[in-house]
Amino acid sequence: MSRKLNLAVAQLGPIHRSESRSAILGRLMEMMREAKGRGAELVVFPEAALTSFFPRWFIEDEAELDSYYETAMPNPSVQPLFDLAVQLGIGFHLGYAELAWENGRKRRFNTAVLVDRNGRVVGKYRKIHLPGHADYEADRPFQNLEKRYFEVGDLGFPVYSYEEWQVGMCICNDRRWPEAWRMLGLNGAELVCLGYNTPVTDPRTPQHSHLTSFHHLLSVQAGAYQNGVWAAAAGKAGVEEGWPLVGHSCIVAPSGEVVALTSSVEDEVISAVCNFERNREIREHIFNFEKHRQPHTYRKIAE
Ligand SMILES: CSCC[C@@H](NC(N)=O)C(=O)O
Repeated sequence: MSRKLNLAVAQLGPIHRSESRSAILGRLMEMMREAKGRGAELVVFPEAALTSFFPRWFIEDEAELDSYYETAMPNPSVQPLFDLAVQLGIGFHLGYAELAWENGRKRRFNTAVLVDRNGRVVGKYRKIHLPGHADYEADRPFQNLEKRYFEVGDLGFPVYSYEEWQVGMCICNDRRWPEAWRMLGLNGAELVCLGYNTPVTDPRTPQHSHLTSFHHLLSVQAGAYQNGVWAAAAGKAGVEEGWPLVGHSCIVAPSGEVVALTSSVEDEVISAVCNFERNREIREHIFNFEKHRQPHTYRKIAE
């Protein structure tokens, strides 16, 4: 039996603070058209794909901060992307900053949605591993205020049916954590979609700058292999507001092999035909969870 999905990843080049929402949407729509032109059935966009990566700035004005968030998905400014998806008959994954009113409380999350070919949101994930810090740190050349601007996601690591595929999501820093991948693997994911904004230099560990791309690929390849899943990783890349973000958006097979990789730090679409029979090569053998896991020895991981 052949179970194949034509999958695309749409890497974004930098988004500058002054870029209009309609210009950003136009870039996403152009890449969606290109993905469809390659025959893709699903296209994966990056984390926080609708704005510049604002956690690099300490923003004190609440109204200004709110302007980076979406209060509904879709909403009028993003609707053209949903309409195009329906017109083309292509699904997509989109990361954005979410502002939600829940029980009378304003809540902020770093969120991604999975949208089907009918333009329906069929899955939602709120980022769990938030990197950085909550307070302004004057000695940093740029801030990483995700712990200030977002709450820890409260949806766990759900897996959703996208047509016949079981799809899970994680976001950026999550990809470095084996626990995130294992939860998605245990929950039945066959494909993990993820977006990222990764500075080439972490001001606290500049000695690792030359390893940024290696650590990114190492994490995605290990996560895919150790859980026998396909992985689609879409980055925002290039020099954004003076600070370089890593590229190397990729599609990784359950064997851990990179089957598609971007070669620029600009808007770029890559694609691959993913055979979901390949998941079984891993999950029925080396990482057969039922047969080989020893959860009684893993208690500390969940403490
Ligand atoms: C270099 S500090 C870590 C930056 C983090 N970025 C995001 N967006 O989660 C990441 O893990 O890529």
